[in-house]
Amino acid sequence: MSTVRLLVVTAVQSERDAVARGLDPTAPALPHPLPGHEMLRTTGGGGPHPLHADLLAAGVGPAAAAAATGAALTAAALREQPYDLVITAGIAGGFAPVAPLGSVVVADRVVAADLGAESPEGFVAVDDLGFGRSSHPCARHLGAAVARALGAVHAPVLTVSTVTGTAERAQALRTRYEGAAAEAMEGFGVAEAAAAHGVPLLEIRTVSNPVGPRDRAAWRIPDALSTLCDAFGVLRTVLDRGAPPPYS
Ligand SMILES: O=C(O)c1cccc(C(=O)CC[C@H]2O[C@@H](n3cnc4c(=O)[nH]cnc43)[C@H](O)[C@@H]2O)c1
Repeated sequence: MSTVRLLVVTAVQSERDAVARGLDPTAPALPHPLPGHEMLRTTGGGGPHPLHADLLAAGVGPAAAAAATGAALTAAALREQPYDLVITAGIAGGFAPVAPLGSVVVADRVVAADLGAESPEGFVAVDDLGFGRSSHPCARHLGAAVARALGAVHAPVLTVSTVTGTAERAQALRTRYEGAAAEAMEGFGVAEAAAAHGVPLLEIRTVSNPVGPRDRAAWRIPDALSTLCDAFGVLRTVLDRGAPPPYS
């Protein structure tokens, strides 16, 4: 029997608490120390692979997400109990018609959609400028299995530092990243930290609003949080019944 060590990074506490309820509705998630951050741990038996899940509300945006994820991964490495999987999770904007309100998206890759330079010819991604990278792949086999179990869209998820608020920008992103399903604000930051530690990555998002003209009345945040909770219940079953780590 091998323990599965999971790190789930959300932006805010309401997302983290939805994940905790989904992973184990019966056991309370308890504080687990991480300097500078508030992290909870939920441990569960039940299946063939006991689960230790650390749940981190890292703050909004890629920088906060990268800093907190890096801290958690380093602390685990120093304890000689590295994570088997990092999941960036939460609510997101969905690109119509790929990901309508209420849908679940499992990323096949995580793309930094506004990291680069503007030019008269258009946007130039940071890797095309000759620095670093602008996308990370997600764990392919596990991602496909989770998407199948969830009936989710399995497609790229964009990371942005500014929430899209116009039809023009939504269309520009659709054109630049064909097939993109959703945008959120943390995935690429989490992915950079996970890649630095060589830990496989998933991104799971539930759609709370359409990507497009800003319309606060159209957000369905409680529904998206409830869907996020259900999605982590399904994820738990996939991890319990599937092959043990290492994940690919
Ligand atoms: O003020 C607005 O117009 C607005 C519209 C949508 C979302 C926000 C947020 O502040 C939420 C940011 C938070 O939630 C994730 N999220 C949810 N929807 C989106 C989106 O359409 N684009 C980008 N991020 C979104 C994000 O990961 C943050 O954690 C404000």
